[in-house]
Amino acid sequence: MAAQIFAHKTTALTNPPNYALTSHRLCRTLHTSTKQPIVLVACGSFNPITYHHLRMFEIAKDFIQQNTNFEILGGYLSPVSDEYKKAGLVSAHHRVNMCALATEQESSWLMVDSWEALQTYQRTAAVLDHFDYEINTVLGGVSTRDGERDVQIMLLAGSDLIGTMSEPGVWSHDDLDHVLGHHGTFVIERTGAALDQVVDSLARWRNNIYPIAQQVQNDVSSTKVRLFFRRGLSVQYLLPAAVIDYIEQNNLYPDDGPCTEKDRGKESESGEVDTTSSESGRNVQSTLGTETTRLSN
Ligand SMILES: Nc1ncnc2c1ncn2[C@@H]1O[C@H](COP(=O)(O)OP(=O)(O)OP(=O)(O)O)[C@@H](O)[C@H]1O
Ligand SMILES: O=C(O)c1ccc[n+]([C@@H]2O[C@H](COP(=O)([O-])O)[C@@H](O)[C@H]2O)c1
Repeated sequence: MAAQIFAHKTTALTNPPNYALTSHRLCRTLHTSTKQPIVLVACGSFNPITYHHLRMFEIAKDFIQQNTNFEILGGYLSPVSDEYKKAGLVSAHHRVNMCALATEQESSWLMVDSWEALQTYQRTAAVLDHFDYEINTVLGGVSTRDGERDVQIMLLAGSDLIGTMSEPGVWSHDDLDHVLGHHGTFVIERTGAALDQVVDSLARWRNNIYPIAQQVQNDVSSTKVRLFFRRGLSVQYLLPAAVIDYIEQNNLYPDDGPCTEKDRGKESESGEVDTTSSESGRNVQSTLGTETTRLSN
């Protein structure tokens, strides 16, 4: 099937060939008619997906149920396109497969969407509009006892990602206005990116930004997981077993063998891991040798 192009909201959206939204776990009926229906979308590399990526949705779900008038109809992971060209990014096809294994085996309500992954780079504003189009225009929104209603598409992100919204030159002002003003976001606290600071600098959209403090601090990152694979260290319990098997079968993050001082310099240059000191850093004793490697986010 040829790529489809259709105009919508902020941008013209293009579907990859044979694309269809995964919706088998999307709730199509609103249980409480007084609540505002929402779908959560997490954008990122997922290189690879970790348990904490899944846990972000559970943290948000608890917060939403206890503090808001929203009703969650579904949650999606949207891996970024290969064109994002971040250091060490394995192919989108593999990152989508890993997210699918993780969501299918570990969750009863999360799904992965390949629209963003399997085409040219798409800004987050366009990704959220794509979900809006698929869920509200193609599927017709959600059924309520008073008829169909539109679903609000909301971004779920860590405070490091939302922090980049205040950095000059990273996001366009129009996109920020669209993502934060129109869609809205839940922000999960991440070690090293203080929630207060992140939200204060986006004060004009404060009403649509929901900061969520972590009750259990967890600073796992995909970078650390990749480094562990490359050093031949155990990654058990940091990510689902099925994802670990998939990575090993496809040799996605090859073991470099014992690491020398020279190699550690190269890792730092490639952006794969920051080996400099930081407040959030931790000393990890390598089981491959006697060296102590300092890891940070
Ligand atoms: N430990 C964590 N705490 C809070 N948010 C997190 C955490 N890990 C990932 N996230 C969030 O998950 C989303 C997707 O993250 P991403 O795939 O970039 O993972 P990452 O661990 O930051 O990756 P990398 O280490 O490759 O930069 C982002 O919004 C990010 O902020
Ligand atoms: O839309 C934008 O302008 C924009 C600017 C910066 C980052 N993003 C998105 O934020 C995500 C960052 O992922 P990562 O792995 O680099 O933390 C990824 O999905 C990017 O497409 C999006």
